[in-house]
Amino acid sequence: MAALSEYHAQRNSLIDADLSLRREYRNLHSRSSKELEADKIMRDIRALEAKTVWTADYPSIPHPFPGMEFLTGKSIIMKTKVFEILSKMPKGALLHAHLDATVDIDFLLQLALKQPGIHIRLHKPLSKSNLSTNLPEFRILPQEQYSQVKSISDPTYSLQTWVSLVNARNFFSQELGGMEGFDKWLIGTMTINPSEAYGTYNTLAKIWDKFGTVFQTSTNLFHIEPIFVEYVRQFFRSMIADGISYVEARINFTPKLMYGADGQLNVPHRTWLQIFERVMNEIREEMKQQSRGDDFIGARIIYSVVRSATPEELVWYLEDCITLKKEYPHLVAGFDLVGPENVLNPLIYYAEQLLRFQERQKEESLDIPFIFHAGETTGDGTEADSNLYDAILLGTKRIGHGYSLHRHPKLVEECRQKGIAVEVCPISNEILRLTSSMPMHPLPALLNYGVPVALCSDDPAVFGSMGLTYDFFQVFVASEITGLSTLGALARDSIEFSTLEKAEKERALGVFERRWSEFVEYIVVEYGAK
Ligand SMILES: O=c1[nH]cnc2c1ncn2[C@@H]1O[C@H](CO)[C@@H](O)[C@H]1O
Repeated sequence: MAALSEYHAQRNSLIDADLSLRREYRNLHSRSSKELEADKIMRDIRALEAKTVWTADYPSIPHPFPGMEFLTGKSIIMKTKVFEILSKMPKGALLHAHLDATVDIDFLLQLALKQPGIHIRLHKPLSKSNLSTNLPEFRILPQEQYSQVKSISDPTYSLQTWVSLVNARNFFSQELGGMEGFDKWLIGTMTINPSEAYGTYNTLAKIWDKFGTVFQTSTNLFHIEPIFVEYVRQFFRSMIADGISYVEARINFTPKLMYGADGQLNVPHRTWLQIFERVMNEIREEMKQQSRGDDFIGARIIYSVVRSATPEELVWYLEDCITLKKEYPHLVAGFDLVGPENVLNPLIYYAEQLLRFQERQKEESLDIPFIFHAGETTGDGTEADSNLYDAILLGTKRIGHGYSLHRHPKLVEECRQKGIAVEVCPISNEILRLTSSMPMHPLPALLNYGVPVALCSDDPAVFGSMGLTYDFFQVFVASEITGLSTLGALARDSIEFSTLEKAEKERALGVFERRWSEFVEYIVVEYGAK
């Protein structure tokens, strides 16, 4: 028996030693007793809901489990107390989101319908069977070109003819569902649904085919100045409503111009930045009026280009980025290349231009950090995976996704030592089929090996995962170890590893700590033993 008790003692000490290195417990000493109490409450609710909410069969969701496929499980997630509580959590900063995929598609459609001049056309005849793959094209036309054609679904519709969006909707065939069917069709072309992610396009390569068409379709609505203005406003408002207090949004600058309200393609990048800044200031003012000035620290832009550009084209964009940085130093936070890493050009393809960009910054006394997408892949040793080497060698400030990073011991060490944070996008990774569910996601490996991590939503409009609550939810329910303190650590990292200047960062962290204490207090008061 002495041997067994000895064994238990050794076992306990091994578990303690292991846990103490895990992110959840690393700062155990600095957690308040209130936070420990709130943490216990959250764990109890999670355990209870795992046995109740997540074991019940639902008519259309036969085998639910915590951390399951988001698009299938979303309706259950929204019923949980854990979700309700996390929706009140202060989230810190949102460091990885593609601006053109951040506002509810329903809202975007409402904006488009209110805007005179927006037209739609088709390149193939519409039928019940091809609704989901028949992609519409949108354009704002100059007034003299407004169309009198009434319907795009009528058999007499002549392909490629513009129809005003309002007419196309009002006269949408009853057989295809009338106005409701019209909205459903358009929303379907700009989002991913469960049968697409988990059926038709159930691999990373296949889902990118669908994902690509989503951007192809929505881009034409997004790149219209009067819509862009209201889109940016809604982006800020909805992020703030979810407890996000600062954002670094990736804007894809690949198109050199967007359309103006006059239907001309004449709005340059400079104006995009001016709009972003103006709306940001208006939102700041709006928040101050509501005595919530601290809830919105501000926003910056990560200048992004699609990685299909030729090296010569990239040079143009890099110079454009430098020009904009000089004029709006406080707005331009960094530079990135976007698009499918498995399909388009790897970083090494642009090494010469990217190194030259660093030289140019020295010449101009500027600092535009790289904040590269890298390793958004399940591949091991592929080009997308090898982007991690180049991202780190080129001095990336953070890594977007870094999904394959945990397999590279040297790179994990580099990230830890150099303080390179990883922007982890759990729901995006699952819907884009890198992982089949959250319990299989490598996030805990990164966190527990000491890599800083900021949780991010990537393309919430496409995934229907607005804000950050859904991503925090998926992380929280996918592990027995992860508790409130890990969630807090992720939120703090998002501020700590942002590009905010020292003083702004301190303010943001100070505000966060105040909001975090209020959140902890709320959990204890609302859900603690009464
Ligand atoms: O998860 C992602 N990885 C890489 N590129 C992405 C991801 N999500 C969106 N984009 C890219 O960003 C641009 C729109 O701003 C699109 O080119 C889209 O492909």
